[in-house]
Amino acid sequence: MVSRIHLTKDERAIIERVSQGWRQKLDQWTIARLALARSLQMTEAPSPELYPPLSGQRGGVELHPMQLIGEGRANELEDFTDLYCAMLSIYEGADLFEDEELYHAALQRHVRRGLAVLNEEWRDQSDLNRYILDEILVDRAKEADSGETSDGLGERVTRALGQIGVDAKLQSTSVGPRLTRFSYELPLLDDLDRLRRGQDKIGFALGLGDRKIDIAVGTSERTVVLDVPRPSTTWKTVNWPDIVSALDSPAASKMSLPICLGTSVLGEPLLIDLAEAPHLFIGGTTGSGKSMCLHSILLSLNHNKVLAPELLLVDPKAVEFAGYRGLPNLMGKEPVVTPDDAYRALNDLVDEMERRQTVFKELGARDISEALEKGARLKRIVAVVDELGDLFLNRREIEIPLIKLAQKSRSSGIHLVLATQRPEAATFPGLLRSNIPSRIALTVQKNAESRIILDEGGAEQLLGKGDMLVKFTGQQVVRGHGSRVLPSDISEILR
Ligand SMILES: Nc1ncnc2c1ncn2[C@@H]1O[C@H](COP(=O)(O)OP(=O)(O)OP(=O)(O)O)[C@@H](O)[C@H]1O
Repeated sequence: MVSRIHLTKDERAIIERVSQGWRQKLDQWTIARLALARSLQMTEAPSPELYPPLSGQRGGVELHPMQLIGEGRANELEDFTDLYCAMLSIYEGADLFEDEELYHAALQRHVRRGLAVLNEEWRDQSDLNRYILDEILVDRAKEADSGETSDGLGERVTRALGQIGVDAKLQSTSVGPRLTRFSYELPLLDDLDRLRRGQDKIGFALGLGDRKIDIAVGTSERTVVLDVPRPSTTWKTVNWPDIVSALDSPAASKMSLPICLGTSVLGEPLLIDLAEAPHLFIGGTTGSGKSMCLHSILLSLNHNKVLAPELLLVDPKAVEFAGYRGLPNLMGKEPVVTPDDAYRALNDLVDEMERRQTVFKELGARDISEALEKGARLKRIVAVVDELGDLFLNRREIEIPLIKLAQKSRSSGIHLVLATQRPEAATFPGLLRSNIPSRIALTVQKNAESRIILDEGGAEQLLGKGDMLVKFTGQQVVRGHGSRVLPSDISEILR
């Protein structure tokens, strides 16, 4: 007898959420098949620990493999069992043709993992065709070999430069995850003006559409650096496991709260010290990769279990931080989800800040670093607030504890990370702005929104999906690519 694919109540809810988001009505089989395709597209098998065998689930779903992959259909052409069994055998490194039960368990694991990923990736505003194109049909082989995709691009850039009258000599090419950097020597000083004036024409010659080339003056004589965005099919995704080791590097060991946001445009880890920031404001339109950015911050803060700060998580959507329930350093053991609770929790942090100032005075310490050296048993605290705009709409007074914390909590080791998809003057009012000098802008819709976040434009031209501009206190804005965090990366830190 063919066993069923069992899904939990939560997974049923994912199917329902996702099926409602698509314009055309899709049945649960189609969504489960998309989930299966998404999981099979990943390079590693889903772990049996994360997706243990399930039998009938209360409130869950039972899928029959016949409807999922045509298993057992009378018409052979509609039965894909052998194909799936072969693929799963390769994934699992076992001959699943020998054991139907193991085969169905593997099928179940893939559908379940695929649903978890789909849940993360699916936005209610997403377009089905776009989603399938970008996430399911994307050519990973091409993506992995981004070096090859730059072949010919240098020649085309040089030709375009010639067409605007700049006879530049290509000196070097570096391929980053999404952009290729070309360094040129300009024989004539006037070429620099010609190049700047012709910036849009070069983009036009290369067929970049609304993606923009960045031009910067290089560090050696008469050199300029051109960052040319490549088509998304050639991007190399920055996955969290690829960059996590940066948190064990000598540079990170000198930081009190090291955070790896992703990579620079050339693929080097992008590290910042939140303790130096000392607070962060993150803005970006929906789907720009803001949540992924927050997850990279939270995973970074929890990377070293001994040094991990205490965390206050405010999550008005009540889904984004659910995966952190049960973290030992999570204040209140649960993310805070209502505006009233958020207001209370932030006021408690203000009290804690004041209590710490008294402790420092007694110890003769100026700040938390000195107090720790003098033996105080204190931990740094990081409050991460998602959807700040929603909180302000529901409970405007929340601004008061936030401003107090932003103004005074640096020395007491309490740091704020505030995120919003509505970067507006009302969401980032003057007193918060002046006390939160470190900012991250993901893609925004308008130049004015970029200015609210960074005090300068540019974020409206980012490429989406974690492409970011980072302005770290007192430094120049740098561009980076955020890392992609999967639910399994989050569950890993709870182990
Ligand atoms: N760094 C990244 N690398 C690759 N893909 C990414 C990255 N960041 C985001 N994405 C893609 O974009 C989708 C949306 O990302 P995310 O959920 O972080 O957006 P968001 O800005 O938080 O949106 P919302 O405000 O609607 O929650 C992800 O599901 C993923 O497919």
